[in-house]
Amino acid sequence: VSLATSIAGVSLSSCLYNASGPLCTTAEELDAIGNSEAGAILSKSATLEKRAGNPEPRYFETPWGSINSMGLPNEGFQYYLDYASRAEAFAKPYIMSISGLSHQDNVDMIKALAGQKHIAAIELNLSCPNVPGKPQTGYDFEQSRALLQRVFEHVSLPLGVKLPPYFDLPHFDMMAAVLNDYPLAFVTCVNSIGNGLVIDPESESVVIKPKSGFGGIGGDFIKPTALANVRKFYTLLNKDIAIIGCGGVKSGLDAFEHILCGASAVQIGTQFMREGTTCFSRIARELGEIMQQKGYADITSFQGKLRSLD
Ligand SMILES: C=Cc1c(C(=O)O)[nH]c(=O)[nH]c1=O
Repeated sequence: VSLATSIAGVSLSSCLYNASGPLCTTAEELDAIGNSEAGAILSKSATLEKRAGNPEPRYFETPWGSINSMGLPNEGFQYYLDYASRAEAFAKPYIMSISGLSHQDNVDMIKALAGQKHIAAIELNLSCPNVPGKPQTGYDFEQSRALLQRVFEHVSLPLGVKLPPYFDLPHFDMMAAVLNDYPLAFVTCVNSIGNGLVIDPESESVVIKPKSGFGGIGGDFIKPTALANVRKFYTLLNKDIAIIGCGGVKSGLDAFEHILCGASAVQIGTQFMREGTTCFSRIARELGEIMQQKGYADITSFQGKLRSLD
């Protein structure tokens, strides 16, 4: 069986790779992904300038997932641009995530990426829930349109967007109406569910310091929401916009479910943070075994073929 897939002409040896965020902030962390069975290397969302992020503790795991309010800590745009030539050593695409603090910052970063031959694609983050005072662009349809309008005046590399999870059906239609107006290579569904709260009943306290303990939720907690977002956008978006699944993937079966809902590739975040790079080879092996048992030779044999009950 083959787990290979291609997104906007970018070929991935495996449809499984890391979600932006966990363990992809430093060159050493990015190298570890390059040396793993991940099908691509995706960097931590970059801002123009280096950021320390929010005070710690800012990440916490429970048996059912994670909560984080990292606050966009990253080495700064130039660092991830410079890393691109180092990524060449790994026979897999290097994708840069950007999350500018303003539309202008996003446009400036995208202009600087023009013609960069070692960067396979850009993942524009519309959904960071943890920059105090900054609403998530993805929940403001006019702002999303305004930003994409400016982005597509300057972008030359394949570009996709990282979306927040949506919960109200009209919101899917409203966001799809925006996204279908632009030549996006992909959309990644979903980012963490923003502003959840995990508490410790023993100490009667929150578990992370920033934002009075509020943070983005990932892991098992969010898989049904992630699958719904993958499925909905798969049915609503132009077929040349690939859907990348993200949320609650910790096994081959979880990855299989995302692909069945319509995902062309699957990102792993919380489980990667927990397990390290072995998660890519383990989940790929498990997915391959499931495909073998079901008689599917490749991803496209079952991609999007979720049955309804009517
Ligand atoms: C880029 C910032 C993000 C962060 C963060 O750096 O706090 N956490 C998330 O769960 N999602 C994000 O998109």
